[in-house]
Formats: sequence, C-alpha cells, structure tokens
Amino acid sequence: MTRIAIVGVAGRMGRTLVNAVQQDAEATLAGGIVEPGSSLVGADIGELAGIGKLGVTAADSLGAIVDDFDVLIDFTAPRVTLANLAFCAEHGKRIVIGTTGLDDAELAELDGYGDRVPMVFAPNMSVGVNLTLKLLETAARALGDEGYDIEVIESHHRHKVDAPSGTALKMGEVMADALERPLKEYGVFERVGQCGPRTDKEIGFATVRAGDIVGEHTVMFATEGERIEITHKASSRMTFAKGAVRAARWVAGQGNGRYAMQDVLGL
Ligand SMILES: NC(=O)C1=CN([C@@H]2O[C@H](COP(=O)(O)OP(=O)(O)OC[C@H]3O[C@@H](n4cnc5c(N)ncnc54)[C@H](OP(=O)(O)O)[C@@H]3O)[C@@H](O)[C@H]2O)C=CC1
Ligand SMILES: O=C(O)C1=N[C@H](C(=O)O)C[C@H](O)C1
Repeated sequence: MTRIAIVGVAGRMGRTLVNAVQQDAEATLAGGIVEPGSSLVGADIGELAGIGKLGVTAADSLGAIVDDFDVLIDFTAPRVTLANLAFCAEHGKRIVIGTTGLDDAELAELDGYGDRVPMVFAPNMSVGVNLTLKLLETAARALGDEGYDIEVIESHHRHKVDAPSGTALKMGEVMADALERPLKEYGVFERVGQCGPRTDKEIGFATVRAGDIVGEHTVMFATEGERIEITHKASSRMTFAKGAVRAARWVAGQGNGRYAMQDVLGL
C-alpha cells in the first residue's frame, strides 16, 4: 500500500487527487497540506473534496505529517513545488510533480534534485496526452521537413495562470527534438501587428483561456492542399489525477532520478 500525501489539497487538482487516491485499492490517503495561514487548516480533506468525512485533516506544513507518508503529490505553483522537493530530498520521500509554468532557472533547480530524490515530473499525467506525444514525434519526423507548417493550439479554463500550457510546450519540445529545431530558436509564441509572413521552420503556439475548459491541445500540420490535426481533449481532471496516483505507486519502487510519465507508462 503506497501512503500518499497531497499538497494544495483544496485546489482544483488537489480535490480531484483526494478522490482518485480514495478510488485506488493500492494507495492510501496519508495527509493533505493547505497554504500556511489558510482558514482550511484542520478541515477534513474528504469534505474539502466533496466526498464526505475521511478522518484526515488538512495540515499547513509537511513537517506535521512527515512520518505519515511515502510519496508526495504536488500540483501547486513553481516556488511551492521547489520548496516541497527540497523537503522530500531532505527527508527521504518520493514526489510526483504536476506543476507547470516553471521558468528556466526553476527547471534547472528542479533538475539539480535528480540524483537526490525519486521524482516523476510531467506537465500532463493523462495516458492520452502521453500517447499523443509519441504520435507527434512520428508525425513531425514524417512531415516537418516536407513543407508542413506546425502550429500548437491550446485551450484552458479562465483561472489558469501560465501560458502556453506545460503540455503545449512539451508537445513543441518533442517535435523540435525530432526535427532538430531548438524551440528557443524556432518557437513563435506571439504574433501581433505587422509581424510578417510565417517562416518555414517555425513552430507556432496559440493560447485560448475561457470558461471551464479542462484542457484541450491541437497540433496542426498544414501544407498546400491538406491539413492534419492531432487533438487531445480532457473532459475531466480525473484523467490527470489517476495518472498522478499511478505515478506515485510506480515511483514508490524507484531509486533516485527524474522520471517522466513515459517511464511510468512504459511508452
Ligand atoms: N501535470 C498535469 O497533469 C496537470 C498539471 N496541472 C498544473 O497543476 C497546477 C495547479 O493547478 P490547479 O489545481 O488548477 O490550481 P489551483 O490554483 O486550483 O490549486 C493550487 C493549490 O495550491 C495551493 N497552494 C499554494 N501555495 C501553497 C503552499 N505554500 N502550501 C500548500 N498549498 C499551496 C493553493 O492554495 P490557495 O488557493 O489558498 O492559494 C491552491 O489550492 C498548475 O501548475 C497546473 O498547470 C493541472 C492539471 C493537470
Ligand atoms: O492548469 C491546468 O488546468 C492544466 N495544466 C496542465 C498544462 O499546463 O499543460 C495540464 C492540463 O492541460 C491542465
């Protein structure tokens, strides 16, 4: 049985994760953390998740539950995640990180823990998206140098704070690697005013923020006379949460290292 604690337990993903751990026969809910000073400290995390009392209350620090859990699941914000990663490294815990929007310096900091803690870090934990990454690698190799323009379009709910989504960036990276076109050089993240015509090798990104969209990603390969679109649509956060719980069970058996969902799923 893997003992799992969840940070950001009152958030959109946090509440869904409580539900997903409860539904998993091989995992047990060992604790939940809310922001220090939150009025929710002491609240039952099952009640926060809308599934009734579970007898596990929200704490405001990992120190308070350090002996209770084996794996931490963190879907919060970059600086919070990095602090929790440091805690896990120091206390011999494992961690599954779903947080997106880390900048280059934060990604380097995260990477630095690779030899000190077993961690799964993925911008999207759904099986569907991780399979889609494989399809995109194949499509990019076949079409990218044959005159097909590549554009990534992502849509999310109005509360999302980072753009483009971590998933869109990952999709771009996978295709950029396949085509040996570094995203730093070929990624185009904004087109405004007299921006000129599209160049052949650029990989474009477009962002939509509206309403309650859970998460949608389309990659378009367009050329004279035809267009291929590969789309993934998430209709429930449970797809991410189930993937994260699967990753937590998997990483419980791994040594130090930074792993991806591809490792968890054997893709
Ligand atoms: N990898 C994946 O599959 C997915 C990744 N994500 C990513 O997960 C992240 C969270 O998304 P979402 O759940 O929608 O966001 P929310 O804003 O709903 O949740 C984040 C939670 O973290 C809490 N929090 C902030 N600081 C702390 C702290 N110091 N200690 C404990 N808790 C804290 C917030 O509390 P408060 O509200 O009080 O500030 C909030 O409840 C984003 O980066 C998103 O992109 C989302 C879905 C899938
Ligand atoms: O913030 C979200 O909601 C999501 N974020 C992730 C991302 O940035 O890719 C994954 C998912 O699309 C939902």
